Amino acid sequence: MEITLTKMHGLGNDFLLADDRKGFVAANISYGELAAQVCDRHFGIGADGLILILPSTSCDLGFAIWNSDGSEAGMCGNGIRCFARYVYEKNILRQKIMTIETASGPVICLLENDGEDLVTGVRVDMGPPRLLPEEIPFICPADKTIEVPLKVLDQAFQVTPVSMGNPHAVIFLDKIEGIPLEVWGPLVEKHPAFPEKTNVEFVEVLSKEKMRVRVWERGAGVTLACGTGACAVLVAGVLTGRSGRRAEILLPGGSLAVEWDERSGHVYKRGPAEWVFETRMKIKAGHCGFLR
Ligand SMILES: N[C@@H](CCC[C@H](N)C(=O)O)C(=O)O
Repeated sequence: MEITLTKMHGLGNDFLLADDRKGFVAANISYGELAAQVCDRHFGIGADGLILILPSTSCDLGFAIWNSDGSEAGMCGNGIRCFARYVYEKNILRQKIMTIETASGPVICLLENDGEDLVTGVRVDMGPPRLLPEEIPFICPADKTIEVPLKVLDQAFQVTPVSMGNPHAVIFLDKIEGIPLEVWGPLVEKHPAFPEKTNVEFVEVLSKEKMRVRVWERGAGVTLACGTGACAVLVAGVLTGRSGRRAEILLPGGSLAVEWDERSGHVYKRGPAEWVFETRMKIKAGHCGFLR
């Protein structure tokens, strides 16, 4: 079977997108197996995740995101901007405001463009953060849900768990340069307090309006940016009194503008979505040695 895959990225958080509105891909291979095959950086094309364009009965279109290890996630903040640009510029959905159904509920994308055809940025209404332990999910070992003590190796972290449709563990540190991200990241990701695992953000506060972040993503490892992670960081920054309701979140791949609107309770995020290339690839179902 041969399928068309389009590579895009948001701040270097890269994705392969496939249009499966007709169900041809799903009829031939599971999305998890496909994700693990095509996202592999040595034996496949290489990406942090696979995004599917799907039909929807409740929104304009449906969106699904699978991590590079073959696991499914509820939502992807950078991926949804790529999705919006893809469907607009490929004439699948010629609307500047679109509602997208995700596994974690509907989100609204507002496209900014150069007057006609090219999308120059996407603003996303990410909805409200989910903060109850059972919504994240998080097994809270303490009597508070903000800056919860979590022991990892010899580190006593203070973790603020936030769900933006997927789980995040936000950890504020004095400095994030030189931290052993590849050691701490997977240990927090798989900590028993997070029964569905978690994405992890290590954050250095530069001012009330600027925070620097390094990310370890569930199912993908170190990435150059995480959109839902940037939103979770802002929410945790507000909850802990470290940040205002609007901030620039600096990630290794670039920056995102994030706002937690007091009136609606919704989080808004703005950032770019870029094309890389498109290809056709032969897929062999059942031949995937990478699924973990
Ligand atoms: N990169 C994404 C998040 C992708 C899913 C995540 N790894 C998970 O498993 O929840 C983003 O930009 O939000």
